[in-house]
Amino acid sequence: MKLLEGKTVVVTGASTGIGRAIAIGAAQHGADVAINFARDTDGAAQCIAGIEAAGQRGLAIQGDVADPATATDFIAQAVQAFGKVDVMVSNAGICPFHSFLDMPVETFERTMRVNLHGGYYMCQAAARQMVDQGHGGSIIAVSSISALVGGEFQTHYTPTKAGLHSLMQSAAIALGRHNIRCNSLLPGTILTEINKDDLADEGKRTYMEGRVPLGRLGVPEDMAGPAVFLASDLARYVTGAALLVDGGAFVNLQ
Ligand SMILES: NC(=O)C1=CN([C@@H]2O[C@H](COP(=O)(O)OP(=O)(O)OC[C@H]3O[C@@H](n4cnc5c(N)ncnc54)[C@H](O)[C@@H]3O)[C@@H](O)[C@H]2O)C=CC1
Ligand SMILES: C[C@H](O)[C@@H]1OC(=O)[C@H](O)[C@@H]1O
Repeated sequence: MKLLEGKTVVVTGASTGIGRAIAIGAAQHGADVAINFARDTDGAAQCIAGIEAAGQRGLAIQGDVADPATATDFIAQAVQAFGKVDVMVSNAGICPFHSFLDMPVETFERTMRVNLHGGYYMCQAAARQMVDQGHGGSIIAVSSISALVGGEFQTHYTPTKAGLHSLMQSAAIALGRHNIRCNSLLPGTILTEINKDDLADEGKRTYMEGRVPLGRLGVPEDMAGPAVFLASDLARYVTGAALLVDGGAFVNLQ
């Protein structure tokens, strides 16, 4: 059964990783998909090829999510191509691992601007479009298990992920009257570019794997089903919620 037939889905940061898997997963469920990407034109083209292989229309728009103008441009171009926006997946993010006491101001501020400010602008631009359309919608912020727990080298990053979930909670209230649902997706440790260097340390990778009751780290495709669910009418009464998709890592104290 296809869950997103006739819908237009927009995904940020979709040239790689989780964003790309969600974009292609949405297309496999019948959606046309517009993607935002930062610089990786080859990756964006591969994502569009995946969308088209699923028999759907794809559109790639380049832009830095930290710039508010990127959000309005992205939504305008998606509407021009597909006529409407039904689902926003705000996924773009960075995690430049760094210790706390000597965190460079630029690293802290860039992480805030990309992850939290960028998510805010994108979700707001999509919400404005959905309100104008008048038939509801679904907004999904890719937050993280890191919204719930800390990381020694992620003091600049984890607050952005907690902030995104908080944004979804407040936006769920602000937009409920428009039947626009707002939820966050909380991935655990998923093997992507963002943590390639960190997990190149064999000891760290083995430790992280050992924390997961399901016995393996995640792959980007593990995020597609949960995102499609939140995007779809199956989740029509789900708003302000957080969906943790971590193989059970969070509950594994001992
Ligand atoms: N991989 C993991 O273990 C986890 C990842 N996440 C989140 O998932 C999201 C996707 O990350 P991954 O797929 O893992 O890594 P990734 O590095 O493959 O994907 C991040 C994407 O965001 C894009 N991006 C970065 N800065 C951007 C900007 N200024 N404007 C537009 N696009 C930009 C990148 O080009 C890339 O395509 C991120 O928000 C990340 O924080 C959350 C929990 C766990
Ligand atoms: C980049 C990290 O490996 C990844 O990001 C998250 O949000 C997860 O909690 C992991 O720490």
